[in-house]
Amino acid sequence: MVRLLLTAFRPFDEWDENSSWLALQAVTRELPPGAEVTTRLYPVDYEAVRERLAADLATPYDAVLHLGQASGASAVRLEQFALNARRDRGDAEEDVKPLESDGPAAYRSRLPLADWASELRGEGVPVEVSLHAGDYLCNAAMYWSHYLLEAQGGEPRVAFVHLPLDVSQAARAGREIASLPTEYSAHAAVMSKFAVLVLAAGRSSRFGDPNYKKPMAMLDGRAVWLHSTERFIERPDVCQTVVVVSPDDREEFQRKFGANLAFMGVDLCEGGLERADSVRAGLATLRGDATHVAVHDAARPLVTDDEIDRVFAAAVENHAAILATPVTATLKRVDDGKITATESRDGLWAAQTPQVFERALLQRANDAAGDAPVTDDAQLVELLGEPVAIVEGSPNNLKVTTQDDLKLAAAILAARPAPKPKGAHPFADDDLWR
Ligand SMILES: C[C@](O)(CO)[C@H](O)COP(=O)(O)OP(=O)(O)OC[C@H]1O[C@@H](n2ccc(N)nc2=O)[C@H](O)[C@@H]1O
Repeated sequence: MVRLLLTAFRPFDEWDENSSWLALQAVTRELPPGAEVTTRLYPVDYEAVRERLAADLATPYDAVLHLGQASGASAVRLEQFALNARRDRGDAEEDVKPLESDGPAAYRSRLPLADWASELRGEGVPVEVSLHAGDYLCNAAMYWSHYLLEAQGGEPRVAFVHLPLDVSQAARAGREIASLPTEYSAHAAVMSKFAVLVLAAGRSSRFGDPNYKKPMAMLDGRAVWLHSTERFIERPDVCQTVVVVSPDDREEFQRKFGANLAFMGVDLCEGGLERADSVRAGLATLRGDATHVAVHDAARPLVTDDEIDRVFAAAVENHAAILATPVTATLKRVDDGKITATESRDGLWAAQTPQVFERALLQRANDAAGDAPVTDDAQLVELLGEPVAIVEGSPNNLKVTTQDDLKLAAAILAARPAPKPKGAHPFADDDLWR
């Protein structure tokens, strides 16, 4: 579980509300799974803020995010530096005092503000990376969080986000002043972003259908890959979804599913012979914004929202996590049709997907992949000596390998009270894949 301290300020000056608090309330409604967020509303007073921060930061947090109002700003500002500078209201320019006499002149945020800004721009939020947080209380909050956390021996992960006025505040201002709807500002505080690679580039040699590869076979009136993909596309924490198909299939896939891809905002790329080749190709198509990457078999159409929530959360907490189920059968080693041994199933789990990793970790693991074929992505991370967390899934998240699996998948789906996808598939009944 990622622990986040999220703070906003009380109203000040002429304003009867503070846009930071409005945004904080909106943020709590669209947080990514796996975030354990402590919210605080700070008074507009230096001493009180110092005191409150000292108390709040006694609890360990993975990141601290302060929100503040920038009256008159027309864009969200991600602040790079906090200065050891303090001016009270009415103080002259030259009256700058240090916040901490033994503190450094400035702290720089360790959070990836440039990536964050490009991601927000991609979502249509006006945003800039700003040099510093000013010399007032917002700056002080950012400075003190660094100062207090460093004093505890940590590497502070602190950001300050300045937000324009909400449009409702500007409307009440009685003069022309820039503003931004709160829901845009709220986006700025949602940090973890997942890219999803849906792998559909295999040969389907065990599927035994001359017409269809299994990701394109029909399940309850829609192609299997659509089921596997649609679980991800509407999640607020997913910033990009890429379907990886074999070069042989690309043209046909584009012809048959181009409208679906466009409508769902899903990218398409060509995979390779081995699974790691397909993942490599998918990674190469990712834009700058994802912090984590989930790899999912297009052939696993039954994964649930709850399973995705849990494995995403575990990946944020542990850097790498996969869904898996404990092995329940007795395991026989067989040679030439005869049992040669009964293996212990103690501690054995059957891996599934999604398998979710910090992006840089998956990239590093994939770069290090040798020629030996590996059957899942976690194995490459394990080879680096990095731990991978297990999240218990359900056997229902089966991989369609044979025709019988497809029938079983259809039966499981029929038994679910599954809500239909929200209009994502304009040509759902079109069955041209041959
Ligand atoms: C990752 C796991 O699901 C964990 O159990 C399995 O180990 C996958 O085992 P596997 O034998 O690779 O399973 P397959 O069904 O052949 O492939 C899984 C998915 O990866 C895709 N796939 C496979 C090989 C490849 N070069 N490119 C791909 O994109 C397939 O289209 C399929 O949608």
